[in-house]
Amino acid sequence: MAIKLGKNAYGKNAINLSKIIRHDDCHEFRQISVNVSLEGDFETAHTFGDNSRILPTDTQKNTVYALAKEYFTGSIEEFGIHLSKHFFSKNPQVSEVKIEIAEFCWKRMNFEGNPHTHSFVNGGNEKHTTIVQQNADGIYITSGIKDLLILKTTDSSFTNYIKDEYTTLKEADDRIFATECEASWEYSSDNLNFTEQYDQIRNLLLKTFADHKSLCVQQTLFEMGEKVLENYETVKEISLKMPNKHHILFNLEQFGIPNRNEIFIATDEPYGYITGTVIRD
Ligand SMILES: O=c1[nH]c(=O)c2[nH]c(=O)[nH]c2[nH]1
Repeated sequence: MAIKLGKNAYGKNAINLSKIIRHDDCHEFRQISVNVSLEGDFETAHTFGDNSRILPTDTQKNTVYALAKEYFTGSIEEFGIHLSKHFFSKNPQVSEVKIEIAEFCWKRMNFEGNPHTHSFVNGGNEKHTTIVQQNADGIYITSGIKDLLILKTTDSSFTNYIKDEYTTLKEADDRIFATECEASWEYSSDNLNFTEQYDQIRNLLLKTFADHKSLCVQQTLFEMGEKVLENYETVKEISLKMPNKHHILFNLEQFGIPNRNEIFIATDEPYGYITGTVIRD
């Protein structure tokens, strides 16, 4: 039986990079984590230990820091495209480059309406993400959000589901809806105002979540995706992951205290996990 190498890739993960952009009157601060991954003609490295086609992952890491000085000035998508083109054009042995970037959320401090020139506060776990993939067919950009913790206190219900001998869940016509949303959408072009697109799509996702009269997480997930596709021709498809961060009504009746949908116990695990991709027909 012949044995051979299957699909493979190599690169450097978690290249943590921070940058101060120094203007005369204020500073900007950016923090990103970059993964570089290369696919290509690396069979002999695996089968013979022949490293003659290997661009070391250490060099990949150094390249990210070196190019950040001049080319990480705008969106993570533009920086990702620049990195991808660099590795692709300089390495004929590489058939596909994948650059993944996650940007942390630093917000400028603001005192009585005055933005501080050089101090920032962490805006929570939320991250703006992008994946830039380049091969002989072209360059593909998929951007998104992860670790976006969102919650609404009403306009969410869950009723009329299957009931069998193991059902204990009570129907809820007014429940808390909380999720740590992850969304990623594929752009149809590599030449867009990515910062503007991201800000607008993020806002539309939040507004749809907030305004939707939810009959289940599945319905809200679809509505959020549908709204993005309806409003942004630049988006080919969108995938969402929406874990259900349960807040369960606490039984105060056992103490003779009425619970009018006010006191809950937040549970981490187990959690419902709802995922879906919304596409154009
Ligand atoms: O929105 C929901 N979808 C489900 O599929 C589900 N299952 C469950 O127990 N609670 C919920 N909520």
